[in-house]
Amino acid sequence: MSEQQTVSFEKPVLRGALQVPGDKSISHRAVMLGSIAKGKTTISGFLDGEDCLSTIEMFKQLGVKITRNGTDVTVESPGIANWQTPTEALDAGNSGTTARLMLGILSGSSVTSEMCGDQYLSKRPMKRVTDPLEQMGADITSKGTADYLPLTVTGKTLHAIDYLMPVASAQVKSAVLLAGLQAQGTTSVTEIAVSRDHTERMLVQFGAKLEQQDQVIRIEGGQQLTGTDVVVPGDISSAAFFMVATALVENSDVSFLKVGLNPTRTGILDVLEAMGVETELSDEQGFSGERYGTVRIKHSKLRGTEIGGDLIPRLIDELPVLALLATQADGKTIIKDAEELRVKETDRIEAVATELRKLGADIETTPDGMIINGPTPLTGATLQSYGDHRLGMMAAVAGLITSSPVQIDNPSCIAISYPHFFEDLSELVNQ
Ligand SMILES: O=C(O)C1=C[C@@H](OP(=O)(O)O)[C@@H](O)[C@H](O)C1
Ligand SMILES: C=C(OP(=O)(O)O)C(=O)O
Repeated sequence: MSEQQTVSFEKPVLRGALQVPGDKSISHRAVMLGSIAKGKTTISGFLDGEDCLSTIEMFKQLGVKITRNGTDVTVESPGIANWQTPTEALDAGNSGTTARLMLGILSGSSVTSEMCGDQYLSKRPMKRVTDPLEQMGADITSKGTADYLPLTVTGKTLHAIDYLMPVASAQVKSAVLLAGLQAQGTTSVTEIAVSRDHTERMLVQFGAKLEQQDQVIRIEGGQQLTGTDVVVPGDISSAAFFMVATALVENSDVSFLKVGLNPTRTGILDVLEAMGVETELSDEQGFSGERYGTVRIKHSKLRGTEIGGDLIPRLIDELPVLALLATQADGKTIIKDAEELRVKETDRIEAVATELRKLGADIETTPDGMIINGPTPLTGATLQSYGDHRLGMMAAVAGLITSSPVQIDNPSCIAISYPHFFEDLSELVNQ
């Protein structure tokens, strides 16, 4: 792909049906739990995005046999107790999920390994996971600043802790639970707000026992996982870009097939409804402990809304594109309690506001969110991706409603979570 991408369609309309690629969070976890387990795990619908490929590469270096044929993956593992010490640093690339969950897993393993990441990941905080892991007895050292990659983990015998999470983060929760799986005693994690629960659901699929009560999750250490079959539903965070595009563009009507409907991830549907978007759910089914179904979205007249509180962890990655949607809504949209956006691939509060203002949006930043006044007509401009896939896709969706073309600088990062994004966009627009 070139280093600049133009988004320009003559009177676009989005119609038809789309099956978005596999869920990124579930794809990572399927490879991780399949590698911790002894035996064979098959994964279908795996996301072949760069982040999940980084996870696969790490486990290959640890001696796990992993074969991939497109979106079908087979993991054959000797079990975590028999992993081999890698000869080179494990590279998490751009993926925060890979880095943070792996720190938890490696802490209780029997190997020593260094972990690094790309220029963006190397600036993202790791102390939120190394703190509780060190309380469990983990040995994590750094040559530079303790809060950042690269870090070296020397596997140790861990002991259980009761951990009250200071942030609503599924990555922190999962790192502690996965370390707890290997620790002596029963580890508990208490959440301040419910974050995505794919780790908990998948641990049960792999044969682990977990207790859950209100916002407390308990896991007993020393449980053995057994390989299983995982079917990965479509990623609602990827579908979100085309859901918003459909809502924005006149006469559009798109059905999203087999999209994940785990209630800890469906905050976007609640917000679309609150903003006046026609949404319809059908064909709901369950597999591997996860729910999925068809979501139909139609272009609608939009009104501003407030997005905050417990809703934030249920749509954290959708906020950049929801901010774009809000520029076309009648009245004020307030996004609050979303300070976590500042520690993603880039500071998504500043980046979203800076880029949308280039198009003519009326948007103000706050320490924990944004205030957007709409509707404002948008004109074309050259937008930066900041190496952040979600910013790149937000820019592309904006290009559907601007009066002149949008150019995206450095669009290749979109392959981190959505490798065929532009093909799917062209297909939907040309139906
Ligand atoms: O656990 C996961 O798979 C993820 C958790 C979220 O991050 P935090 O745990 O930092 O909120 C989310 O932003 C990320 O895209 C994926
Ligand atoms: C924040 C994201 O992912 P990660 O933390 O895994 O890099 C994302 O996909 O938007």
